[in-house]
Amino acid sequence: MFRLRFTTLVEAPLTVAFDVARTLGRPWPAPLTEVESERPYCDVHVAGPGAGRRWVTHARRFTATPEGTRVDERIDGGTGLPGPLGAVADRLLGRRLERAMRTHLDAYAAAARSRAHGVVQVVGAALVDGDRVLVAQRSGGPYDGCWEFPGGKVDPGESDLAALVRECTEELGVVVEPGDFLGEVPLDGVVAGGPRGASTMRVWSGRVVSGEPVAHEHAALRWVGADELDGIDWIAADRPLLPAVRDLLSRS
Ligand SMILES: Nc1nc2c([nH]c(=O)n2[C@H]2C[C@H](O)[C@@H](COP(=O)(O)OP(=O)(O)OP(=O)(O)O)O2)c(=O)[nH]1
Repeated sequence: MFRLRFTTLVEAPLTVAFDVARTLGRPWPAPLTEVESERPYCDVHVAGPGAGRRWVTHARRFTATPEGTRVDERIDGGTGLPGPLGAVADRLLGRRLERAMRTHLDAYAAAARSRAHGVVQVVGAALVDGDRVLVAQRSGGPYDGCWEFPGGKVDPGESDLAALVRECTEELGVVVEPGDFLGEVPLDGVVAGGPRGASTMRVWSGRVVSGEPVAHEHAALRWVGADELDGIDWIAADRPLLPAVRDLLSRS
C-alpha cells in the first residue's frame, strides 16, 4: 500500500476552502464514493477494491487558523497486487499520485484564494477584562435584540485584524489590541447574500487599550462571566465559539 500526506494553507475562509476543494475534485480519473462529509470541516471518499482490487481512501480535514484554512489530506491506497511485484506497483502508483496532487494543490490554493475575494468575511472580538468578556446587543435588522461579539464586515483589501480594530473603534469608541485567534464559524448568509453558509466570522480575543466602551451602534453592552455565557440570547452562529471563550476566561 502507499500513504500520502499533504498540508496546504489556503488564504480563504473555511467554507470557500471546502467548496472549492469539492468543485475541483481530484487529479485522477477513478470515481470515488463519499462516505463522510461535514461541511465545512471534513470529508472522506473511498474507491474499491473493485474487480482490479485497486483501492484508495482520501480523507480531508479543514481547520481554521489565523492565516486562513489549513487543509490536511491523507491518501491511502494500493494496487491489490500481491508480493514484491505488488509492492513495486504500489510505490509507483503512490509516486504518480503524489506528483499529480502537488500540481493539483497549487492550483487549488490559487483558486480558493481568488474565490475568497468575492465572499463577505466578518470578524468579531471577544474583548476580555479580567474574567469577563464584552457582549453587545444588536439593534434592528434580522438579529434585533440578539447578542454578539463586537465586529463586522471586512472591507475589500483590508486585513482581518485591521477590520477588527476599526470596527471596535466605530462601534464602541475604543482602541483594542487583538490577541489570540479563537475560531471561525459559518454564518447564514443574511448579510453576505448567496447560499446559506457562504460567509464565515473569524473571532479573536482582545483587550481595550484606550477608552471605555460605549454602545454607538448597539442597543446595549454587557461584561459577562463564564457562567453567564450559556444563558445569553446569542446569534445562533456564535454558540460554537463559546467553549473557546470560556477557556479564554479561565486563563485570564
Ligand atoms: N459583529 C458580529 N456579527 C455577527 C456575529 N455573529 C453573527 O452571526 N454575525 C453576523 C451578523 C451580521 O449578519 C454580520 C455582521 O454584519 P454587520 O452588519 O454587523 O457588519 P458591519 O458592522 O460591517 O455592518 P454595516 O457596516 O454593513 O452596517 O455577521 C457576531 O458575533 N458579531
